[in-house]
Order: sequence, then C-alpha cells, then structure tokens
Amino acid sequence: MRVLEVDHPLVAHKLTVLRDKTTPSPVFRQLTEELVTLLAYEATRDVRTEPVEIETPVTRTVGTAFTKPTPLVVPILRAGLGMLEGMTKLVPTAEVGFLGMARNEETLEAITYAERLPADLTGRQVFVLDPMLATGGTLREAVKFLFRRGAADVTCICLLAAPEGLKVLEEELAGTNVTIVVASIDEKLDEKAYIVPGLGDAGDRLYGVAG
Ligand SMILES: O=P(O)(O)OC[C@H]1O[C@H](OP(=O)(O)OP(=O)(O)O)[C@H](O)[C@@H]1O
Ligand SMILES: O=c1cc[nH]c(=O)[nH]1
Ligand SMILES: [Mg+2]
Repeated sequence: MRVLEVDHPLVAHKLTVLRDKTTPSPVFRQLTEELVTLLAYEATRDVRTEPVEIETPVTRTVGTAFTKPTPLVVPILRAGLGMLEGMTKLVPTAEVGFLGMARNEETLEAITYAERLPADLTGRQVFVLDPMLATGGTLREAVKFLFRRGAADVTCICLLAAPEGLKVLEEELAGTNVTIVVASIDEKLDEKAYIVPGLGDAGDRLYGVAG
C-alpha cells in the first residue's frame, strides 16, 4: 500500500476554507469538487494508457488514449457522492459504480446498504472516492470487496485521513495494490472517532443532517 499526501498551496488553501465551520453547504460542495480535481490529477498518474495514432491538421502522429476498459470510479455514498463531479470532469470516459456504506456511530462498524457495481472487475483499475478516512473501517471493507470482485488495483481519493486509520489499512491491506491519495493526514481521532482537527461530518456538511 502506498500513501501520497498532496502538498500544494491550492490544496492547502481550499482545505482550510472547507474545514472552517462557518463555510456553508453550497461553498463546501463547490470546494470539495475543486479539491477532488486537484487530487485526481495526482491520483491518475499511473492510469493505464496506450499509444493511439491520430491525424492532426498537419500530419499523422502518435498520441495517448486510455486503455479499455476505462477506469471505474466508485463513490462511497453518501459523502463520496460530493466528489464524483470533480472526478468525472477530469476523466469523463470513466465508468461509475456505487457503494452505499455507513459507519455505525456506536460500534464504528461499517455496513454496506447499497451496491451497484459490475459483477466482474477482473483486471480493472478502480478509483474509490470517500472524503474521510477515520478508523479506516469503511475503506478496508470497500477495498476488500473490490479485490474479491477481481480489481487489479485500487486508488482511494480522500480529503482527510487519520493516522490511526492509515495504520489499520497498512496492516490489513499489506501487499495489495492500493494507493491512498489524500489532501491532509491530520493529527488523530477524538473519542467519537472523528478526525481532529478535521472538518466535522462530511456527509452532513455536504447534504445536511441525515435523519
Ligand atoms: O474510516 P471510518 O471510521 O469507517 O469512517 C469514515 C466514513 O464515515 C463517513 O461516512 P458516514 O458513515 O458518516 O456516512 P455518510 O457518508 O452517509 O455520512 C465517511 O464519509 C466515511 O465513509
Ligand atoms: O471526522 C469524521 C469521521 C468520520 N466521518 C466523517 O464524516 N468525519
Ligand atoms: Mg456521515
């Protein structure tokens, strides 16, 4: 497993506004999209491509195209949905599948309540979108599920990660082809397993408090 913390002033600035508790939902949604586009630029560095011959107005030349099947993007509902637009802007030909997962706030166990993915992911490159990597339980289950379906490699794009959650993933996903791309590795988790300093509940800040 590889972890890449993206160090860029634009990322740091947008993240600061995102963390601010006075930032309202519409701005939060816009900034999430913008941050994902910046992170996706780094996260897609190893996307599979092949040479393609094209004709410019001047001459024939060889360019670059995505290898088929194109990457599969998997936002983890709810909060990951806020990252989808930012990703598909950059990779418009990607296919999109969905995983609905929620962390039980008492047991901290992640449950899967929805799944809409191709049955066979053999050899596929998958990009998982989830803004928060806290205890790591949600991403651990999501990534294991994708490998069981045959995925070749999985890149997770997150806004924030806690060191505790990264440690869990390092241990449980050791030796697998997983990359975590994150805007910031924060300090720690608090007693409710929220990321500190964090940004609060990403799903609630994007979409309002869930019933
Ligand atoms: O690393 P973990 O400890 O598993 O926590 C991280 C998960 O918690 C949040 O989702 P949540 O369960 O709040 O669902 P939501 O997106 O519907 O708000 C977040 O979006 C992650 O999916
Ligand atoms: O800080 C956290 C932890 C889990 N989920 C969130 O949305 N925020
Ligand atoms: Mg939530």
